[in-house]
Amino acid sequence: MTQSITVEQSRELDDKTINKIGIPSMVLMERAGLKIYQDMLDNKELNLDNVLILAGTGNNGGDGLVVARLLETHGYKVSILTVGNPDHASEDHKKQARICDYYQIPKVFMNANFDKYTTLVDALFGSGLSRNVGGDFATVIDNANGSAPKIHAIDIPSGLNGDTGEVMGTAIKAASTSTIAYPKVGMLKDEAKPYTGKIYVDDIGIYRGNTFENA
Ligand SMILES: NC(=O)C1=CN([C@@H]2O[C@H](COP(=O)(O)OP(=O)(O)OC[C@H]3O[C@@H](n4cnc5c(N)ncnc54)[C@H](O)[C@@H]3O)[C@@H](O)[C@H]2O)[C@@H](O)CC1
Ligand SMILES: [K+]
Repeated sequence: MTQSITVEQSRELDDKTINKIGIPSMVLMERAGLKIYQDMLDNKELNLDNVLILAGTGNNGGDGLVVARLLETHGYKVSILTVGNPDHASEDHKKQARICDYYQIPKVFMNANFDKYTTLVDALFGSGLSRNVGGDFATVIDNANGSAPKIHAIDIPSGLNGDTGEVMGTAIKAASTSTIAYPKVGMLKDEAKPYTGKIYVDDIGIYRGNTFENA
């Protein structure tokens, strides 16, 4: 059976890796982005000719911005739609956004037509999702699900409850998901399958404790 962890365990392992062991969070984000990019290349069902990154303003969005930069520097066409207030973005997200600005990766806005892209990357929410999805986030998720391109999700399909597999208002229906360190328990439930699609599990150097209570 695949080992899975709760969202809280995932956040505890991230915290221990960064704050106790001392691996910088930007290093983990870089490793996450590189693995996710490689998963996307491996998934031959994804057409990477014209990719749109749907980025929230947290670290899940930061992972998405790393993927944007890697696509850009390897010659793929890529654009970014940031949802939420960039002034309130996490520190690592802001650093990644500055790097994307250096590379002049095009930005698009809420009126973007998703049908003109070949793949969407869902980097709206990961382990930070804490309430039902509404507003612009729900609009973007529903537009993404209703559009032609396949969706590759980062860590957890946005809007899916990582512990229960329930939909919190609305949720991304991904063709594939790159989950960080371990799948989250809710993602392995039968009802979550239409949302996660094929799951890639990415080892990025997060602490792998055997007994989580001692982690
Ligand atoms: N620093 C770390 O520990 C690492 C984090 N990683 C990535 O970072 C993710 C977690 O990042 P964050 O903790 O920044 O959280 P998220 O990026 O998942 O969420 C961002 C923020 O959205 C807000 N939010 C929650 N529910 C909402 C809702 N329904 N509507 C609107 N806003 C809502 C919350 O304030 C939350 O902090 C992981 O899933 C993973 O993708 C990876 O880069 C690996 C290392
Ligand atoms: K996501």
